[in-house]
Amino acid sequence: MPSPAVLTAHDLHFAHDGRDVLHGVSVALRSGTVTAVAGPNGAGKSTLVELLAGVRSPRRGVVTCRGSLALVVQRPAVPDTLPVTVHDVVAMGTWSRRRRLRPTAGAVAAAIDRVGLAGLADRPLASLSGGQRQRALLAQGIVQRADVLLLDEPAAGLDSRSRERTRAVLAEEAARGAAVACVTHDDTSIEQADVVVRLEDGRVL
Ligand SMILES: Nc1ncnc2c1ncn2[C@@H]1O[C@H](COP(=O)(O)OP(=O)(O)OP(=O)(O)O)[C@@H](O)[C@H]1O
Repeated sequence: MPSPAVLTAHDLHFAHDGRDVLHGVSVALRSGTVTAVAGPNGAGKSTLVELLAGVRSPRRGVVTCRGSLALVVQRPAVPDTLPVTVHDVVAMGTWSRRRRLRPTAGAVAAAIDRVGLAGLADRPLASLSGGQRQRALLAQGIVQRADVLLLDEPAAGLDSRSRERTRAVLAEEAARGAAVACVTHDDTSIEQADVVVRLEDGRVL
């Protein structure tokens, strides 16, 4: 028996600047599974994840989420001039549909350790490499232990060891019961996913 869907999206339509980019997309994300959202550039993957997260609203269709949700974006929403450390960013948590408790210092340290950034916790985010920042954002997403974890290309620009670590972290998140969905161009992530949603021209294949 498949686990029940924690997040369902039904018949989503969305237009950027009056141009339709999603045409009737439906998906269901289940607890304990990793879903890879794959497809060519411009297929609508990031837009779909933003609709699932509630960052954007569909022109038509509905998203239902029966739990807490964390979204891991590709770029930090904080400007480089803001003097925030890796620890601050992770402690801040990420976009969330629901109010949540501030993570404990121990949980923040554990999340930073899991993404392989132990030792860099007190470094300003702006001083990190692109790949290290990506991993800081992953730590920001996992620290919340949300029921649904959405990620937009968390392995973009990472070296092979870091990509492998990211895949392992997402598998661990699913193993603790999260419904994980991840936009990816990484063949191994697609092969290892429990479910693959393939988008092309705004439609699920
Ligand atoms: N802010 C925006 N304003 C206008 N059009 C946009 C905007 N963001 C995306 N689009 C358009 O919407 C379509 C889907 O874009 P989206 O970023 O969702 O694709 P994607 O599958 O995530 O692509 P990639 O693999 O390159 O990240 C594309 O045609 C893109 O040009």
